[in-house]
Amino acid sequence: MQQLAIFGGTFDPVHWGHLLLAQTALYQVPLEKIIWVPSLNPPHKKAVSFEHRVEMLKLAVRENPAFTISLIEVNRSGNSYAINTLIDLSSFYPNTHWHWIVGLDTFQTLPRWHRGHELAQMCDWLIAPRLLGGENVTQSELICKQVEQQLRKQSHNIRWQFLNIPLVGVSSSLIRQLCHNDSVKTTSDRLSIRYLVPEPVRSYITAHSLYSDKSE
Ligand SMILES: Nc1ncnc2c1ncn2[C@@H]1O[C@H](COP(=O)(O)OP(=O)(O)OP(=O)(O)O)[C@@H](O)[C@H]1O
Ligand SMILES: O=C(O)c1ccc[n+]([C@@H]2O[C@H](COP(=O)([O-])O)[C@@H](O)[C@H]2O)c1
Repeated sequence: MQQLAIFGGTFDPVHWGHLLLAQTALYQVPLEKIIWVPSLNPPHKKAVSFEHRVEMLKLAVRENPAFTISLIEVNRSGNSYAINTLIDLSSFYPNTHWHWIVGLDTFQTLPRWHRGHELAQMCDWLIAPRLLGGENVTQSELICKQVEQQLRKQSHNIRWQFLNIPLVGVSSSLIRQLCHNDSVKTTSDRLSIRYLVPEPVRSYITAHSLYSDKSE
């Protein structure tokens, strides 16, 4: 049975934190492939167009043969729910043991996802530490155990593990904020995000004036 992971996200834009997380999961589990799934209509976020986010994702993952992008969410209308993504991908990849990659902030919300209790036991959860409010690794594990207990109350078992990965403070919101600041200073090149995103992604953001008041 092949071992595959889904890495879902808004990726607005993709950054080095995402890439480090995916690469760590690939080697630690180990996995054969990571399927990056950009959310078409994230139920809880506003984002730049799906096309821009996909183009940036393509630029970011193109050099890694174990990374692939799935546009599976384009086939559904309405909110993009994770459970539908897993069900749909399962028909493309039969005979697969599924994993789902998430940051701690996202994992914490799992019990509130659409049919989250069902989804929780359909795959193994690979969790990256992420600072939510200054807690340490032990407290992070406690947060995961609380999620596990919430699900168990309704007789749902969940398999999860923490990825051994350094804390990375980069977020898409930080990138968007820095780009906005650059545009206010009328800097045409988005230099403040250099080394926070892959260089081709930075060039793409500059070329399309994304995340500024003048964005397309
Ligand atoms: N630096 C990071 N460390 C650990 N997990 C991360 C990191 N950045 C993103 N993730 C995880 O990657 C997944 C996709 O994240 P997403 O595309 O929403 O990026 P984000 O940086 O969290 O965006 P935003 O700042 O807009 O909320 C989520 O599960 C999120 O928790
Ligand atoms: O299905 C849901 O109800 C749901 C609610 C919130 C987040 N998610 C999933 O969480 C992942 C990260 O989402 P985001 O939008 O925070 O980048 C992505 O795979 C989403 O499908 C899923």
